Amino acid sequence: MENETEMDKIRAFIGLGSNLGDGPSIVQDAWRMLGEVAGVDLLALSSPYKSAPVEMSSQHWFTNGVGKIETLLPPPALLQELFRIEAAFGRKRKSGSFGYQDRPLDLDILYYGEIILDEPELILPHPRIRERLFVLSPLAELDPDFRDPVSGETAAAMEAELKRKIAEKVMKNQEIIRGKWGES
Ligand SMILES: Nc1nc2c(c(=O)[nH]1)N=C(CO)CN2
Repeated sequence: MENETEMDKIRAFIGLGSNLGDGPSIVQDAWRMLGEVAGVDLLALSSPYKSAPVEMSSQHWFTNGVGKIETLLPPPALLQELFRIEAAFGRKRKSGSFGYQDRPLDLDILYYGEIILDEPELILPHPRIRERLFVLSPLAELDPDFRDPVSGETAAAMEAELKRKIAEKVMKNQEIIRGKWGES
C-alpha cells in the first residue's frame, strides 16, 4: 500500500531567506523544522547564497536558499505550515507598512508540482522567480533541468537569461559614448 501514498506526493520548491540574525543557521534550522511537518519529506537543500537586498532598501544582506520537498499537503496547508515556521523565528507580518521589511525568516512556495494558481492568498508559480537571481541560482544548482510549468524553460535557462539581463542593465548605466567638445 506504500506505493499508493507515494503516488500522491507532489514535488515542490521552497524559497528560504533571512536578513536579520544569523542567516545561515536560521535557514538551516527552518529547513529542519519543515522536515518535521507531517506530510513533508525533505529531498535537498541548495547551498546558501548571500546577496544584497533587492526591491527594498536595507543595510542587511540576505542569506537565501532553495529547498526541494515532496509533500502530501495541499498548497494552502503547506502555506500555513510555512507561516507557522516563520512565526517561530520571530517573523511579524506588519500591516500598514509599505514595501518589504527586514525579516529573520521568509519562506515562499516557489513551485508546487505543475500547479498554476492565481488566488489572493497564493500565486503559483511564485510571480517574481524570473527577476530574482537569489532564487534562480540556488534553483539551478539543485535542479538545472527543472522546467517552469508556465514557460517550459529550464531553471538553468532562466538563470542564464536573468544574468544576461542584469549585465545588460549594468552596461547601460556604464555607457561611454564618444562626442565632441562643446556639445552637451
Ligand atoms: N537579496 C534578497 N533581496 C530580497 C529578498 C531576498 O530574499 N533576498 N526578499 C525580498 C522580499 O521577499 C525582497 N528582497
